[in-house]
Amino acid sequence: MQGLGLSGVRKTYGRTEVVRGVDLEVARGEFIVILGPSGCGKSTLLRMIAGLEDASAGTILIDGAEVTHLPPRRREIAMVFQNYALYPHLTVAGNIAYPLRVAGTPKAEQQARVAEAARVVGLGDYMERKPAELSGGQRQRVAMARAIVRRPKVFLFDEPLSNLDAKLRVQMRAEIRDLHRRIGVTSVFVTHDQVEAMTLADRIVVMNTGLIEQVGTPADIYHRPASRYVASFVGATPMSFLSGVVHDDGGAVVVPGGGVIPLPRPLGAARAGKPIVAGLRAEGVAITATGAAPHLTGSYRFSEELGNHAIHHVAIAGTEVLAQGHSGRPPAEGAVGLTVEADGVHLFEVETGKRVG
Ligand SMILES: Nc1ncnc2c1ncn2[C@@H]1O[C@H](COP(=O)(O)OP(=O)(O)OP(=O)(O)O)[C@@H](O)[C@H]1O
Repeated sequence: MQGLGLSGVRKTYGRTEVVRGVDLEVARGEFIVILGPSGCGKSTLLRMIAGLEDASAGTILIDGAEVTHLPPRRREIAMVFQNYALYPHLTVAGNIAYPLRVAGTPKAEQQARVAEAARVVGLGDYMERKPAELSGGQRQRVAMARAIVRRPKVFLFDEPLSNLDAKLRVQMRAEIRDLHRRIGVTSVFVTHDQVEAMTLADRIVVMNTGLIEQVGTPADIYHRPASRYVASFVGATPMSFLSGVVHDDGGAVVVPGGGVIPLPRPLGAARAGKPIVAGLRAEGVAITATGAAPHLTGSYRFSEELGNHAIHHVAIAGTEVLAQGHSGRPPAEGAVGLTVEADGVHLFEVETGKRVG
């Protein structure tokens, strides 16, 4: 059952098209994260779903009903913003009740629904406090309770965690995920933070300059990125890209300096001798063990210590390649060999950046 449907949605400001034709089907109860860098149009898309911006073209459906031209209050959506937008003079209870008061919901029903929403987010003991007397995380929960109280068909989140410190962000991420599991409302969450996307989403929508670049589960996006753009956007450690040429037998990529990157499956004969880009994730690259023959050779630059492992930076023909290794055991200075796991190699077209194979 469809919870949200976008078809051919576009937004033009003057002569600039910032959303350039977006099609997306979201199942009822699904948690979708729209991921992309600043300026890619993700907030504009969210605001069009909310009805805060008019779509220049296309249609928007919520639970199967067209809402493209309805005002926000008739779309049965609730939005949680980055700055929470709480009323400072109202108590927690007053803030949560606000949308019901505006809608003219009877007093008794208001009280019951506010109590229920506050209970769901764990704010029952704070009902008489003002926003200034709450922590950042508690304010975020008030904003979520105020969204829940309306029993919306769709939740929209616009980078709601970006003002919180790192530890609280992790906690609120878990709370949002848990809340979604319990109330199961279709949710669209916008962020530029790939960790947020990977940990929250049922499916991630990666946006690039107003268009969807890929839609997939976090595992799809990580293990089968549709393009170099997507590959460079996800993963805590950036993917390394090496330009090379497909070996005559199609089974490897030869890179400048003579290194050879093994491939999981041979490429067709038509690719032999043609340029290609190989993408390597650090966990699939290791410093070559003493006595073994390396796939690549470069010069060691430095290591980043991450506690449970280290990331070694190695320069190969002017490109930086990252290799994962043991903590506290940096390689010796100078020339260093790298061993590449064929299964972890991604290939991309030079011109378009699209995935090969
Ligand atoms: N009212 C407006 N008038 C003109 N251009 C706008 C307007 N609102 C947004 N834009 C432009 O549209 C593009 C997309 O903006 P949008 O806010 O959707 O990006 P975003 O991906 O959400 O980025 P951020 O994470 O920085 O908010 C940007 O280039 C922005 O400058």
